Amino acid sequence: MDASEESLAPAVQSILTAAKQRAGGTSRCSVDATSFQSAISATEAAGQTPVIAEIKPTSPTTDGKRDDDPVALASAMVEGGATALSVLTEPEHFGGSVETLAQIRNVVEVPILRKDFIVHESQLDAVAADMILLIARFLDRPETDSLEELYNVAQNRGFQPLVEVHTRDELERAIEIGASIIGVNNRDLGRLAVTLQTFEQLAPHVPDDVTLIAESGIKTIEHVQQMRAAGADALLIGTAIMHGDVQTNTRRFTTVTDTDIQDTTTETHTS
Ligand SMILES: O=C(O)c1ccccc1NCC(=O)[C@H](O)[C@H](O)COP(=O)(O)O
Repeated sequence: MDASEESLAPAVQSILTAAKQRAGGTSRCSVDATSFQSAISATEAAGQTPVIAEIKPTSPTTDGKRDDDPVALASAMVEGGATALSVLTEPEHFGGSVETLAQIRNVVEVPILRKDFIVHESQLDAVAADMILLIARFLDRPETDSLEELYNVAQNRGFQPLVEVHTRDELERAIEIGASIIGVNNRDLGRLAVTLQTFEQLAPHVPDDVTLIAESGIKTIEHVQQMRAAGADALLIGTAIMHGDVQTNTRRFTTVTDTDIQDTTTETHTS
């Protein structure tokens, strides 16, 4: 463990340690990606709210595990109007797999984000995905690649990298390397606490030409309205969609309108 990892929650330390050791694929992977920005434009043109619905069988902050067929869940989310899907491929802490992502990508047409803790270029070879997550906090550390190099390599291979940030410093790093898709994670990976204020505080510092995503802690229609009012081009929603009927849950969020913001109060919770 390096000194900076001491500030991480034990579950996150364990995720990062596993990520550093995880092998990549056996042959070089490059992709012909479905455009995320075009998918957002199509959703907006249809008068709907762009939602990245997440297939998240379990997580360190979730009780139990959802075992139903992830391909069926993915299709139901698309039926519910999802603009894109986020598929957890981390096996040990989130119950995901790269095989599942490949199966889902074969049957749906929306862009697929590979949600994982990618810290080495070789891990890009594990599976083709339209988008990959690069978490600023986990890169430029001992035993991990540089954010800038990994971003450039991923782009050159055809992936659309989503650079995830949680602090102003991480945001500045993402802007410096020219990231065109940035996600602000409302979940602090140090304490695992969630507050939607994180997005509200960072969004004004994001250039207009960046596609901006609000991630984590979005559970209600009011939260969607709050994040849209603060500048989110799209919302990444996992837990609130995975609990119950995923098609109905997705539909509830994709049909939110930006008007009538009823509750802009912020809340802090761990979940
Ligand atoms: O969700 C967790 O418990 C978690 C724990 C440790 C590291 C990352 C974690 N989540 C990753 C995510 O970014 C979320 O899955 C995603 O943003 C969706 O969040 P939510 O809608 O709150 O499930």
